[in-house]
Amino acid sequence: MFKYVFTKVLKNRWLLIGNVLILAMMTVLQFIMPQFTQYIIDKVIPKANFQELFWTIGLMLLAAIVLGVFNYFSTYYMGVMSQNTITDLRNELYERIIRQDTHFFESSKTGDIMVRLTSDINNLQSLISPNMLSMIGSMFTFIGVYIFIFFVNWQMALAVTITLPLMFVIYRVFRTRIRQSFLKARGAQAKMSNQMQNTLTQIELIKSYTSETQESDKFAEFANENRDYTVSATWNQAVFSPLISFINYLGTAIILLLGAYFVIKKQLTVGGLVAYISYVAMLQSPIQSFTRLLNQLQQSLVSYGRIVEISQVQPTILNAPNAVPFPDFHDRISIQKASFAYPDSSKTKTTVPAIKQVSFDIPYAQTTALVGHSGSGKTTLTNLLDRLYDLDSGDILYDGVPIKKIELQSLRQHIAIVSQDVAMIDGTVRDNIRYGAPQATDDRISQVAQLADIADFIRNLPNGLETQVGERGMRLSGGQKQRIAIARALLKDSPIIILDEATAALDNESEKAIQHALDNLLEQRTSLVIAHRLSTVHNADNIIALDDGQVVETGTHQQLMAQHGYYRQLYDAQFK
Ligand SMILES: Nc1ncnc2c1ncn2[C@@H]1O[C@H](COP(=O)(O)OP(=O)(O)OP(=O)(O)O)[C@@H](O)[C@H]1O
Repeated sequence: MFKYVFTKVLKNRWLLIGNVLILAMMTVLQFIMPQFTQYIIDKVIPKANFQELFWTIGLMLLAAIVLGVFNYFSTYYMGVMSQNTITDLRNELYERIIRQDTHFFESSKTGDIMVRLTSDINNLQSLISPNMLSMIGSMFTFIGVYIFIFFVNWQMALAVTITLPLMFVIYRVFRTRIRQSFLKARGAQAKMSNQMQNTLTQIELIKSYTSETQESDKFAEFANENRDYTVSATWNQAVFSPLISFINYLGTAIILLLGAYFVIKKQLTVGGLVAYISYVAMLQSPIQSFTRLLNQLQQSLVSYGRIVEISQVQPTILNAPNAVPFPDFHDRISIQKASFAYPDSSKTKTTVPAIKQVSFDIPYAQTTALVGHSGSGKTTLTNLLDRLYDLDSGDILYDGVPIKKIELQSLRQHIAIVSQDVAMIDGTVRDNIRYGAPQATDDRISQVAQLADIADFIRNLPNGLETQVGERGMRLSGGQKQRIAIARALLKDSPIIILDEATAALDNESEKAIQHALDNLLEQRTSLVIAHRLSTVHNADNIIALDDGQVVETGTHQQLMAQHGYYRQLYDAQFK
């Protein structure tokens, strides 16, 4: 079960072996400490030998220093090992997640993936933390001390044994309750922060629909839930501590009663009794540790399961074993009887095909336009061209090479997409423009910014290319974002361009301004342009009209207008 974690731990095996050795020595030293007390009381005090007293105390202090040094090494190096292991695990999990198929992200909740990467991994971390090692160490102490006190006085050891299960049960019951209450409180905290996040991102919606009270009530509900669970945990803690103290006093009382009897009967020395009490006290912390260990194991098993669950999801969109680089493109992209239905994440209903038996060509160095009603499958087709999804049937050929035979990275490097929702990364304007070409010089960036008609805008920004955009930076308008996306695509310099409503967010003036730049961009390239505004596809070499996932018409603007069919209807609906 923990094989995966332990293979990681074994990478640091020398640290681990060193730690275990140190731990064993610490256990022995801890075991010896009460012997000094016994020796002083029984041997040194009766003889009134001060020299021996100083020597014994000196030795005891020396042992304490050695114990402290061991403790330092064990805590520090175990901490190093635990951090190495966890960092490896975290990086590996991130790497696996980022390489998953698009469908994986559409069917998982962002929050859930985040929790697996953070809290779940942290839970595993406590399994290999310095605490855990010392917990295991105290198990050794427990067994050793227990055998020893039986050996010294079995009657007293038996009396101690009566209180141990009681203590174990109390620890187990209360710790479980406390943990569960805290877990539920944490769940409520997560809901609170979700609600807070929603409020911050949807504040305009909330204000315009005057739903402040409704949202405040929701927040208060989660806050109250958090309070109730935390209060419940506090109650359990308040009862737990006095109970444990009482059991301890009970144990000490029994030992004192029996011990005094044996001392009076001369079957035990006073030093022996004092040492005995110290040994019995040493049993208490392993019981605590043991219950903690059990809880920790439970939690770690749950987290481990959740981590393994995602790490076992295999992406299906991968390089074929005999994949070839993208061909030296000069002829056409050919879509042949392509059909595709989005996978249904709930797997309860059959999925409706978004693309049905679609066939058409996108010739080299020409502009092909894709038009159709909303939901007719235009974006889906572009996702298939970039292999974000694989076709259910049919094929897409790039100069005759089937899409699945082309190396994935090479395919995507040859296609630049400017999509409807422009994604901005958290960084500067420069970072955003050169996202696909990190080596690009500022000169080159200025060139593409000029072509995308965003150069003046950037020049007037307070820090020019250095201006922060994205979540923590300044807000850009839809049109500005799109022009940055166009600059980004220009810099990528791919032979194939897909423009998905690239000009939708631009006003007429800006649209005209960048039309020239777009024309430049498209001239030497093969392009597929999706546009709702039919004025932008007038000049396309060929227009494909899609309806309900099927090609219903193809031809130039003039030809399709003359047909008085689907395209004409779309056109008239816009311009009449
Ligand atoms: N990720 C998805 N999962 C499931 N179904 C989807 C997904 N994306 C789109 N669809 C569905 O597939 C169909 C085609 O959607 P698509 O986004 O390709 O249309 P579109 O023509 O680009 O629309 P628009 O012009 O409004 O952007 C729609 O019925 C839509 O509901």
